[in-house]
Amino acid sequence: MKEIIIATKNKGKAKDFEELLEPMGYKVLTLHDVAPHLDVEETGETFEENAVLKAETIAQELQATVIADDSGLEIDALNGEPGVYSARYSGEEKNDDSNIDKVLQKLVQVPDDEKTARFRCVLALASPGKETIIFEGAVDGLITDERKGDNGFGYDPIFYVPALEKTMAEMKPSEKAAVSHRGNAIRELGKAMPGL
Ligand SMILES: O=P(O)(O)OP(=O)(O)OP(=O)(O)OC[C@H]1O[C@@H](n2cnc3c(O)ncnc32)[C@H](O)[C@@H]1O
Ligand SMILES: [Mg+2]
Repeated sequence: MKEIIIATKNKGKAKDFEELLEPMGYKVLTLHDVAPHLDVEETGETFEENAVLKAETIAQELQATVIADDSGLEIDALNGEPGVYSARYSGEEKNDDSNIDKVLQKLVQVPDDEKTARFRCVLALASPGKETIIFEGAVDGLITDERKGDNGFGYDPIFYVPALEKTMAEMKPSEKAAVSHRGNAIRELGKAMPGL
């Protein structure tokens, strides 16, 4: 099996990538496998800047081809928040539970039909000595009043996808892969780079 390095330490993301890439014949390796000591500070102001930063830093360190994912949730009623701050919305530490609490609390007064949102995913494919290539994916949804479902990670329990009538945390991994921002971005990458 071919191996592909995803420059992430997020285990939920890693599972999404396995669901998407294993059927295409790739074994997914993450930073936990190949470089647990490496950390990239996300100083960019956009998903694209942070994805490029993570991919190019790790590709350079490892002298290998890597894919980095920078992603997050944009809520219209909050002017696009949490956006690039999705992982650290409630403070410095990554805490899915307190991040969700903060979103729910900020939306208490907002009518249901105004709780439109989207997940966005930007992938950067970097290789030493080559130009970095960017792919994007998104999925539209609605923020719920309360958590539903136990699958997935991050904001999945409060992100409702009308087409499937489920939150992302109520979806099986294959269902999430079929509709998600990350799935859509990977499919773009697959189209542009067959046999990567
Ligand atoms: O940087 P890496 O190591 O990849 O891991 P991270 O969790 O810090 O990842 P990001 O910087 O891209 O932040 C993305 C955050 O957006 C949220 N997010 C992204 N994709 C998601 C998904 O598929 N489902 C739920 N939440 C998601 C979640 O809170 C993530 O922590
Ligand atoms: Mg991060």
